Amino acid sequence: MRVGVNGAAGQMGRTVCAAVAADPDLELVAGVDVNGAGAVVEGIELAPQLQAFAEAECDVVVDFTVVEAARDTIPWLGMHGIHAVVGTTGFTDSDLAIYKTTFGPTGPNCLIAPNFAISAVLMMRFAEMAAPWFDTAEVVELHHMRKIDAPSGTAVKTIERMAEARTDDFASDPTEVEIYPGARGGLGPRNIRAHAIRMEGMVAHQEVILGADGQTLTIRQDSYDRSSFMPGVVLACKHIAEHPGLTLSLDPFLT
Ligand SMILES: NC(=O)C1=CN([C@@H]2O[C@H](COP(=O)(O)OP(=O)(O)OC[C@H]3O[C@@H](n4cnc5c(N)ncnc54)[C@H](OP(=O)(O)O)[C@@H]3O)[C@@H](O)[C@H]2O)C=CC1
Ligand SMILES: O=C(O)C1=N[C@H](C(=O)O)C[C@H](O)C1
Repeated sequence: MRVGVNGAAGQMGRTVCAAVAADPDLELVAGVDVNGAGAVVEGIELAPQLQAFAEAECDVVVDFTVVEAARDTIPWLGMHGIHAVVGTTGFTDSDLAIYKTTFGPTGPNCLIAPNFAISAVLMMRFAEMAAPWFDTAEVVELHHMRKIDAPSGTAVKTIERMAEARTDDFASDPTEVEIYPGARGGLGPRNIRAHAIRMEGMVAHQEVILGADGQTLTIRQDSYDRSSFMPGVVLACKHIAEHPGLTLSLDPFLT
């Protein structure tokens, strides 16, 4: 597979370039970054425009940028017959509805996964399994200081999956009072609250805490290094052609 990377000068983009370059079955052929043009990453001179992906005849482009940029990139890739593997977070339901029509059964294909780490994929599965069995649930996500979106894409996806696994809401107390506004976190579906912590020294971490009478369950996942996401990204690049249309998590790639 001929692979291009969008956001190639970023923290994730550089790590992806190195992982692709190191894999004998993948070939890094293009890198694009809005302000990084001219920089050389893994022997590739970065370009400022998406057109570089078409010129390099990419089979797949990996996108780790910002959601405003990815909103332009994803349809562009679809129109140019290039598979998309997207790690960027922050998409709305209406974005995803549009991509469902862009990426149909005849290809190219698109994967948008909020987290490529196997520990996070399993954490989401376990949280979904546990959700019907407890009375209360909250999600705490902890990230590095440069993270823009809150709560994280992983937290949003986890909460959506937990909410879908239940037939009723988790318990809540309508009489509670916030002394500091926001102290109780953001309110997601089925009364699941999300708490976003931004902390020097951290990379990407999440706890799902569930409670019932006399017991709690804590499911915790930690990415200590961006290398944790690379096996998932490489796997997705190799197998994206086998997953028609739009896929919204790495789960189907792991079976
Ligand atoms: N799915 C997953 O497993 C993971 C997802 N993420 C997500 O990936 C995204 C990127 O994270 P991270 O690498 O830490 O962020 P960075 O800010 O380090 O990297 C983003 C890069 O994209 C560049 N960029 C911005 N706009 C454009 C554009 N229009 N075209 C091309 N490049 C552009 C930025 O340039 P400049 O800085 O000059 O603006 C920057 O170099 C975030 O949404 C994050 O949530 C992160 C880790 C794992
Ligand atoms: O910005 C990050 O760093 C991360 N973003 C993703 C998210 O929003 O969930 C995945 C991981 O948490 C790292």
